[in-house]
Amino acid sequence: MFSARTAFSAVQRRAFSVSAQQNSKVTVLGAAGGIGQPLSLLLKLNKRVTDLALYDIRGGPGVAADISHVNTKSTVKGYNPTPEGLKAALEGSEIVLIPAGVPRKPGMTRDDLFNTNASIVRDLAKAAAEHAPNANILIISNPVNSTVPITAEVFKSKGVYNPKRLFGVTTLDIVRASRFISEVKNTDPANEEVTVVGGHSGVTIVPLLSQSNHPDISGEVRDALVNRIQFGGDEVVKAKDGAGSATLSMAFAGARMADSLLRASAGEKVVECTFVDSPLYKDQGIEFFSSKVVLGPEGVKEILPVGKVNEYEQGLIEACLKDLSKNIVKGQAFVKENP
Ligand SMILES: NC(=O)C1=CN([C@@H]2O[C@H](COP(=O)(O)OP(=O)(O)OC[C@H]3O[C@@H](n4cnc5c(N)ncnc54)[C@H](O)[C@@H]3O)[C@@H](O)[C@H]2O)C=CC1
Ligand SMILES: O=C([O-])CC(=O)C(=O)O
Repeated sequence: MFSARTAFSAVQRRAFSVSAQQNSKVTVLGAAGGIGQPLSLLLKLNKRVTDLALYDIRGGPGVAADISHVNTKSTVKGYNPTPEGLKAALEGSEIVLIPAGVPRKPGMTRDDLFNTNASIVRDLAKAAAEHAPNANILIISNPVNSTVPITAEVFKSKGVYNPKRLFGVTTLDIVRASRFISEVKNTDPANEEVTVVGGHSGVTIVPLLSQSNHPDISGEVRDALVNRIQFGGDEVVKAKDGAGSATLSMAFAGARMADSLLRASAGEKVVECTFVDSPLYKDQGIEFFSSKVVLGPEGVKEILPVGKVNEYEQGLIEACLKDLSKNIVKGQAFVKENP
């Protein structure tokens, strides 16, 4: 029987080395940044990607020239930071990854990035809605809890919103949870899967350890592990000491999410946790939520329920929903006030 666990370990086994015949243009907006560069490199190694389009407000053509020398079959093109360049980067794209925007410095929350990143994402979403309305749009720029609703509002305003094709990339939370639980249990992370639901910041990140291979984790060990998964991003921000946030692990996570969508588009059944327009908590006014999602050629094929949780996790979900609701409404209001 198919399970998320099978899908996750399959992703790790295949590690972007599939020999499928698939023609897919993939675009990275923000390609010259800390995430954009290693993400673009990993996409160059993915045999399902045939055309890689790299766009940034500075440095896109340089990064593209560099990566284009890697001897894999795909073509790589860098685009100038002009409306024409952005249009050409987007046209015909199957997947658009957006890591454009500023990262955190120590002492900042992801929400502190809103003032700068909201308009960057809004403007790139406008271009994507015009030139790649049918692409899968993968939002990496923070705060994801708000930038995804921003993108949805922009697509709605252009009359091209398809909720099945918009994804907030929360894969790094899944990657971290698998790694951190393996450190606690001294196991191989390739065999560890932890479902992480909710959103992508602090208490909105809700790991469901009761659904992992180690439902017995409890007490202080559980509290410390949950806290580390929720605040893993802060660990990196602190260690980088003013030079930004996670870039390399994020590139790995973003490349995995793109690969999952490409495999799904070729007919494989793949499950990833991702932040999508979701019915799960709509009755409480929460329009977007990350949970396990079955991916397909149409993008979102099926949103799986959160499943059985214990009392402790129910408390985490309640705390998550409170913050998440504010973050979502803030993003939606931004587009209404600043179209
Ligand atoms: N979803 C997630 O799990 C994660 C999200 N992030 C977020 O990703 C974003 C990027 O982080 P980094 O790559 O470290 O930052 P960075 O500053 O190194 O790179 C950002 C890039 O975006 C470009 N850019 C800015 N405005 C643009 C525009 N209008 N069009 C095209 N490109 C534009 C910049 O020129 C720069 O090259 C941040 O908002 C960060 O918080 C970071 C880690 C994990
Ligand atoms: O912590 C940050 O600001 C970047 C991020 O989203 C993460 O690493 O999860």
